Amino acid sequence: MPHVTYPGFPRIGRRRELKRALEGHWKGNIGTEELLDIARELRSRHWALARDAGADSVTVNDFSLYDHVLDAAVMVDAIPERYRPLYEVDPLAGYFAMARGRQDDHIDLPALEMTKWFDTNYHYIVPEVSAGQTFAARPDKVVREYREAVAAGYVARPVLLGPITFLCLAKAVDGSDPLARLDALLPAWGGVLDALADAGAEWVQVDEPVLALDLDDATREAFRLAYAWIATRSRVRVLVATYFGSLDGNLELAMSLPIAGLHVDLARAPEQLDAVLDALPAGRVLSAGVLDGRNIWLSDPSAILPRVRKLRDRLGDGRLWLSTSCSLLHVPLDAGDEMRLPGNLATWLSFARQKIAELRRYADAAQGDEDAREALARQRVLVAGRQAAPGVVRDEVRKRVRQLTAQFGRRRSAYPFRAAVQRERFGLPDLPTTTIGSFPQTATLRVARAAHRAGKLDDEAYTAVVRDEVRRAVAFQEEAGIDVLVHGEPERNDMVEYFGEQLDGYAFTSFGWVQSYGSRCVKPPIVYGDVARPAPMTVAWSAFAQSLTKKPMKGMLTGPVTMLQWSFVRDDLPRADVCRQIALALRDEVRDLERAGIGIVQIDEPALREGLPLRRAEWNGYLAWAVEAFRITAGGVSDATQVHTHMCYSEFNDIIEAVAAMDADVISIETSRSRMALLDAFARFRYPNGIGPGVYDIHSPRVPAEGEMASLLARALQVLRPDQLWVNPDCGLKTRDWPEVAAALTAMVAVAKAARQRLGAAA
Ligand SMILES: Nc1nc2c(c(=O)[nH]1)N[C@@H](CNc1ccc(C(=O)N[C@@H](CCC(=O)N[C@@H](CCC(=O)N[C@@H](CCC(=O)O)C(=O)O)C(=O)O)C(=O)O)cc1)CN2
Ligand code: MET
Ligand SMILES: [Zn+2]
Repeated sequence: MPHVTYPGFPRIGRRRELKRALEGHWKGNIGTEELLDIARELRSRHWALARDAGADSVTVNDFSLYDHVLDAAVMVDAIPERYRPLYEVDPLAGYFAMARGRQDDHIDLPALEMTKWFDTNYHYIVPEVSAGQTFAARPDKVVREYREAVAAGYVARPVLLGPITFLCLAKAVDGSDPLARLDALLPAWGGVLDALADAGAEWVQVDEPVLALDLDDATREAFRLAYAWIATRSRVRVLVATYFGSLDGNLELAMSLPIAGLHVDLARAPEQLDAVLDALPAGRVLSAGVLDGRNIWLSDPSAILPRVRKLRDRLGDGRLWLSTSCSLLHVPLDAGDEMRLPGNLATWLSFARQKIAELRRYADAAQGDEDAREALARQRVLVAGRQAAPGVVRDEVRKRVRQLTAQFGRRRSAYPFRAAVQRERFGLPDLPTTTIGSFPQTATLRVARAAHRAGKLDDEAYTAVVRDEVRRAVAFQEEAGIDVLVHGEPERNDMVEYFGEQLDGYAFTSFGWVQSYGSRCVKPPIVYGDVARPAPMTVAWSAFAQSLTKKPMKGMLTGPVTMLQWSFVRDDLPRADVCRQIALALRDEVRDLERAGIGIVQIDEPALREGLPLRRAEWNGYLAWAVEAFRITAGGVSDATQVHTHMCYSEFNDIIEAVAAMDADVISIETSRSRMALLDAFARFRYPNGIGPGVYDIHSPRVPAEGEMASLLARALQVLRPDQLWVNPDCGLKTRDWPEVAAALTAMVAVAKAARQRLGAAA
């Protein structure tokens, strides 16, 4: 029978136990031992869950206390010097300092940079290397976890982030080429493999997702070198795992590596099945990622079973592993927990646990097991039934999308004219200050929302709590002297889920948590049907907030591409079409805000860059419909209405033209952790419209010094026109606490005022 396994498992816990333990630990309420106990308990529970669902082997070292890329850096001792003193005395404190920064009486350490993991909503900590970088094996974590699994009776496979992907993701602080450090890195790697071999590991999974990207010759050569080196000296069997796309031009390279097994993604790239089977060297194991690790739909046996049969016919049982396309990190744990979904939706879903059970079913059915075959026959009927279910296809929504014309995406006048009209209307100073939307989500607020949801707090009482938060945010901003205000988003659990809850065609889960970074999780809503807006979603809150102040109040919406990217999207309609449906619903909201007197509307698109296909050949197709969707959303308002957008974690160099084509009047972007490096693209391109490069890293609890913000602003002023520059934080403030926010924003306003004065004096 084919071997059933998976490339990695969610780690946050069924009820986000890891999140609570981490946050308790950071607050000082949970000691190191207790935190490590909880982590161990979670690993053991998750292995049991995978085994009970039908996995023949489990993964080890996919667990992490914060991030698996940071773990990979620590594993080879790539710990930047500034964290080392702390790391030597207290490894856990040093680890968290790299992840989140640390500020106390003795230490003031910013966090390492954080960025998106390929095209997912997961964020990793960017490893730092330099030309003189040395490495050493620190195998203790992976070996300890391997021994844990073996002691508990599992067939366990350690997972390591591959050396080439590690170096490709790393950033050289001195501008050198990280790949040039490969020779130095490999001996440390060898040390880890030796330690695993000594501990008894047979297979080691080495993740090389960059094999799904376009690679240059140097990187391909590095692959050959690294795996030849590993093959000559390791005593373990190496399974190289690729995922998030097709091997495409790297197929030959992957096949030529001297490894014992290869994992391929057959969910995103089912078309590579034949090519992979034809090219697979004799004797090599194929781990076939037949089920989608990135989405939550129960698979269609009419599509999957023939593939499984073909795989088995060609490879026999001994060389075939059945797996999900990628780590299950990107889906929630158990659809069986969902009791409140509409209609038959719950029966259409497959989360981590169900995916493994599905794999078992396919393996058993391919083997001829009657029960499994019958179960798959029932599954086929279930999946086919989706099309006819209520709300899945709505004629009026389809018609509206069909009738879209270029006119929908056009503002009335070009930017320079709009800018003049808006300058007149708002009379803002140079370097206007603003924030990105959310203010701290206080414990009171979250407890009230939980009680409201549970039916223990009525609408009126809940609304009163939220109104108080809006009042507090507005009062603070006036006091601090901020120029363009926000209402603070206290009514939102999350910027995507909140809208998903109000739009038709969307459903939301009760426990469908997915890790975004560290202890932070999201509950992506599910687009299962055609999307429409039954009623205004934000107008009442924005209008209430505007009634509290004479300063302009910025309306706040999540854009169509981000709504798509951060949801689980139906698999029976092209993404571009789903995106257009969402754009039309949001366009109506923008116009309603304008009608209610809101003069500035921000349409957040933090996920626009993330949605960019991994292969360049597909970029233009994506960017065309993504930009169009934004423009449809923004295009219905007058010249005097100022449209903002916001993006974070984005590498803009490659897509600056598309960003400009969005034609937002103002864009705010995340730049502070990279010390404004992201501005290069805007400067080189002579980006014409308003731009607010973040001067305050909100992902760390650390309060930036005035001097730091002033120096970031000065750098921005070197490359941008003063009349186009805005002053704002990197992103929303919902993850922060009020005291930090108050201190940081007060300092930010002071920095802007000082810079304004200097500009005035220079003029
Ligand atoms: N979808 C999405 N993706 C994103 C971002 C984003 O904001 N949203 N931002 C970027 C960074 N990623 C982030 C992801 C999550 C969070 C975040 O703060 N998440 C919250 C959860 C948000 C949420 O849904 N909150 C709910 C549920 C809160 C909750 O846990 N309630 C308790 C009860 C109250 C309590 O005891 O606190 C419970 O249900 O048990 C609410 O406020 O209603 C968290 O992990 O803490 C921040 C940034 C990129 N990707
Ligand atoms: N308006 C949103 C906020 O401030 C934008 C966040 S982008 C991840 O939270
Ligand atoms: Zn943001």
